[in-house]
Amino acid sequence: MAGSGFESLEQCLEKHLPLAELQEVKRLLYGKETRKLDLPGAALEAASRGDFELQGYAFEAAAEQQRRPRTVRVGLVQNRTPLPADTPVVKQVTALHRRMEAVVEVAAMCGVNIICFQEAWTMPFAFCTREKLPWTEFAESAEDGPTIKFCQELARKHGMVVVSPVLERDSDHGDVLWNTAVVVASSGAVLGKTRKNHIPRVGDFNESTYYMEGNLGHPVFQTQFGRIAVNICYGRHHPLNWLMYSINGAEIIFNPSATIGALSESLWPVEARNAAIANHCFTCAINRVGREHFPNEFTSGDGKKAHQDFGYFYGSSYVAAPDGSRTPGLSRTRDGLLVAELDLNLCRQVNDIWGFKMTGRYEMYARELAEAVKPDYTPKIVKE
Ligand SMILES: NC(=O)NCCC(=O)O
Repeated sequence: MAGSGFESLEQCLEKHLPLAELQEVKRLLYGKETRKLDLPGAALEAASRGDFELQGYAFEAAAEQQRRPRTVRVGLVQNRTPLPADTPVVKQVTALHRRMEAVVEVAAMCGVNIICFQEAWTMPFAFCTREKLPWTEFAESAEDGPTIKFCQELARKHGMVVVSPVLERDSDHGDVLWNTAVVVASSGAVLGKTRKNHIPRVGDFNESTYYMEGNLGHPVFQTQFGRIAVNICYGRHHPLNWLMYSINGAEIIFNPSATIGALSESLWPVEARNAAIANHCFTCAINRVGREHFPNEFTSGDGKKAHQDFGYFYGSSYVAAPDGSRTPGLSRTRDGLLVAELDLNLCRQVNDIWGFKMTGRYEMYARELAEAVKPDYTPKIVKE
């Protein structure tokens, strides 16, 4: 069932399993239990009035003698596009700004320090169409475009770091487009930007028609609340992409995404969670929700009949911790805000237990990879 008829795995388990079995199934599926956060009543009411789900969980770390807990609250936002895709561009962007304003207000009530929106959050995910206008009109400057200015206001108002994934137009370099995430510091200053390194060429994800593979490497941003990085959507299928953010010191890696049930839903719970385990860090997987219809039919050279929508974006945003535990996912059908309290001390604590950074043979891989990418390389296969 790849559509909207199924609310969430968690709801299904809770409905059908007796309590004792439920606890055991949750232990096996999610690892060490995350504590439910006691969120303010006013925030829950505002979320209900605004018709979005609000959930909160805390990951705990052991007490240390020499470091205080390094507690940070992150907010993950998943949403539908509120207006049809054929509404004028500025109206769509404005409606999304208003929607996020309301969600961020609730995040602030819940003490969120760092918030991240979904991939290309100011627009419908129109890359499936391969049409240029009007979709390229959603692109804007990552330094002073209307959305960045909007995020700067949010950051200043709430003292919150805002991670804003947008379609970037880079007017300093020939008006080229990029799939970018801008990190706005809690002061309101633009701390920097990072670009999507891996571009899908699968099914209707015809994104290579619009922008190139990112050229900024794997930057990590030192915020007031911890070191963060952003691995945009399809980058989550590439373990080395996660690894490089971790090597540069990321403690939290956000994965703002746009992906559909028929393609990736069974991979979704595995990939970001595995990255958290393998890299001793927290990962935050965010997916959009719902079905988006486009004015003209399109095909993607895969034998499917011409169609006007992508399929179903299944939401299910979640946070995973370095010890392999994870929060339940947000709903598959509703807009939502997931608040997670992280103690960043857990990253080093798990590193000390499992020691993947210590046992990783990076020098050997670097040497072998450097050989493998040479045009005259022959795979090392031992034959009889
Ligand atoms: N937005 C995007 O890169 N989607 C590709 C499909 C996927 O990675 O699941």
